[in-house]
Amino acid sequence: MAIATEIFTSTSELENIFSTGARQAAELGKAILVSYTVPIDAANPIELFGRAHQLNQTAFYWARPDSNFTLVGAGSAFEIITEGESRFETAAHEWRELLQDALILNEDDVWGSGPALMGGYSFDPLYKRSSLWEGYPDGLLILPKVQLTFSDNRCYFTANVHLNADTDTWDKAEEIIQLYNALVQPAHLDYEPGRLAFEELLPARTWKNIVETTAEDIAKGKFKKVVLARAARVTAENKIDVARMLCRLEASYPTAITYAVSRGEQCFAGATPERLVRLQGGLVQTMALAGSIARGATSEKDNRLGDSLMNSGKDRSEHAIVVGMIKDAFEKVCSEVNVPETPQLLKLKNVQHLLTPVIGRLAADKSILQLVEQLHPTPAVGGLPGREAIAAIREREQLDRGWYAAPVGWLDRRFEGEFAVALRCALVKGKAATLFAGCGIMGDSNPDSEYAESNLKMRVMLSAIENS
Ligand SMILES: C=C(O[C@H]1C=CC=C(C(=O)O)[C@@H]1O)C(=O)O
Repeated sequence: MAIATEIFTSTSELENIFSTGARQAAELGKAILVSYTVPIDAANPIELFGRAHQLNQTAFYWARPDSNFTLVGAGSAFEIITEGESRFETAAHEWRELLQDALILNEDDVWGSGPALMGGYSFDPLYKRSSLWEGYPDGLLILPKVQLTFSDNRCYFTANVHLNADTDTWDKAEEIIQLYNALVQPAHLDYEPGRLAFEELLPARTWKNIVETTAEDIAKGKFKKVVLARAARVTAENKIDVARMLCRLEASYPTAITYAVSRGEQCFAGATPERLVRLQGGLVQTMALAGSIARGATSEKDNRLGDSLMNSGKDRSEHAIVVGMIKDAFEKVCSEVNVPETPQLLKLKNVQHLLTPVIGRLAADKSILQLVEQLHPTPAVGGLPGREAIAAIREREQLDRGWYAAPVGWLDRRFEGEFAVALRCALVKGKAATLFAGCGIMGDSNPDSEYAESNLKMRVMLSAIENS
């Protein structure tokens, strides 16, 4: 896709709309949201995001290459930062307030265009936060200043501003145009990352011991399943090119959701196969994804591995636990729930998983944030029983998961949208990146196999960085 260089709208056109908003704000005696959407010529979404990151702008990237949908947000017109266990409810309340009396101009109103909140949540709001995840609070939803929606080969630009009667509307309009003009400049660095040094955050032996004792506790009946994660730090010789890393992820994982959230010098990014929930037109879609095995070098070996995953008692029970939890959660809020009896194989570049898609029709008026709250953490990233498994992770794992394995996504003004589970990810800062991966531990788990499985999962980001 070519980079759009032409200005899609003039400062005076934007200023006109903003001053209508400012007059409305004066009448109401409060600040309001003004959002304006127009179709534009094609732009390159990864370049836009990469450039926003280079400019140290808060930015968001979300793409499903196989479904031709990409969302990019840059700058923040408004941020909803929430803490603790009420973080989803508080965010929904703030969004509702912001939308009240908003001036929204969006003629075509296609999915993902118009004002949208974009961001994510931490895995466990009760875990003591470390400096690693600075800038990524328990809950962060951004209403970007500049938002681009790419849907079915059409491209829409949305400008969002929060203004009051005293706002200099000309300045605001210029700020948006200048930001857009800065974003359409090329984002690639002119050097490669060079050799990567790899370092475990916790020695492999220690992690395997934790897996072993947890598996023993599961075998004794203390838990049914606990997902344990580990992290590793890679350091390159040169700065990691985030735009090239995203290109690489999309090319290698077209069926996954490629996502990124940039905060200052840091960028949290990944390509996850796991949708947490999508809500569109009252239809709710999610999936159970748990149970993993490597890919084979030949199609014969690959099929043999796939068959052994389908027939593995350990993996099928690990998977069934996730299906059960999702089904229970859906039955509470949906009138119709469809859950296939047998999982299917999801074949990714270097790993295959057991997958069960789950679909339901919402019975009552619910926001996607309520669904996210209900589903997170699924036993695919936490365990069962949920509360006990999370407590075990908190005590045993010795890892600040931050936003790893947590909800990342976006929602629109109807409270519909999509969230994924932030897996196969890394937190990048300059030359360094911290990679995260976890495995579902059952009573018969083997620590060496789980360690190897987590390496396969880390490979996603490792090769995206290596080849960036
Ligand atoms: C926790 C992760 O994967 C989950 C999703 C798919 C398969 C999984 C497994 O087989 O253990 C995990 O539950 C991760 O990628 O870090």
